[in-house]
Amino acid sequence: MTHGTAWPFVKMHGLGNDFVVLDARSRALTLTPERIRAVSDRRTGIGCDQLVVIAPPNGQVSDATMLIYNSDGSEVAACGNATRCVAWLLMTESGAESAVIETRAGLLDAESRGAQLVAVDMGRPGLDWREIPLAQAVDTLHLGIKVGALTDPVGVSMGNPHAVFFVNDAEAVELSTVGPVLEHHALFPERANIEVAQMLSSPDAALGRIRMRVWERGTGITMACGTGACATLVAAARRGLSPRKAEIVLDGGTLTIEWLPDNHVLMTGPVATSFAGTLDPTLLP
Ligand SMILES: N[C@H](CCC[C@H](N)C(=O)O)C(=O)O
Repeated sequence: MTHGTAWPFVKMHGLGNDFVVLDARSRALTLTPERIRAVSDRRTGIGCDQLVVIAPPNGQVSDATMLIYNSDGSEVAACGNATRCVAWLLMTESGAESAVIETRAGLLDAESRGAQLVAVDMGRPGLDWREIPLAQAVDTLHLGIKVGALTDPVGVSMGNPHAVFFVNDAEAVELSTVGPVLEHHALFPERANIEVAQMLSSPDAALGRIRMRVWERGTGITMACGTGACATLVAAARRGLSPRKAEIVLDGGTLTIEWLPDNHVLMTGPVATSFAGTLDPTLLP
């Protein structure tokens, strides 16, 4: 087996949702689902929720392209926490206060908001059943499915599919039991990220506050989910439960999400670097 030079990586996280970040802007990278799972494995690999690849920009409109892979090996179009981390790496490199990142879900604009705090315009939410996507034409404000005690979620796409369930006590939900069942529900032809949300503020509050836990598609329970926080705010505002700006309280900390008048969703939150290293070539040749 040819042994190329080992791949350097940076381990980062956004509120505990963690990533192995590879820079493939000047070196070709061949990923397979098996290799992604090997790197992501917390027992035998580096361990992460998602593997994130920085690739060359496509044309002149972005600073870089970001590719995102869940720990099960599936490629996905959006990851809010990783977008903040990659934006922070690019801004640190360039010295700029902003960065434009191309993703499968489109171009995302990021701005520094101070020390290791980044704001990302996550674009417009997808509210039509075809955008989520769903297997049939249903009202996305009331998806009409029920698993265990969870019922009647809101469907939202942030470039990836989300089903947001409102509950009285988010801590009481057996997410590891109902999460995988809902992730693979027949209504979600591309599976779905599953959020349980508990309102901590009243509908007329100037700033909403929502406790949210998440079962992520292709990954399982994570400490935080940026696109899930965006989907939760949009769902709560559509249901009349929250103003269009709220603090989303996740296991790993708080994200501030605002659904702007131009229909874009702005996510603001921290980034952190854990460590850097090189991958064992048996994980990724
Ligand atoms: N599991 C997600 C991708 C990662 C999203 C999450 N880590 C975030 O911060 O948005 C999906 O399959 O769509």
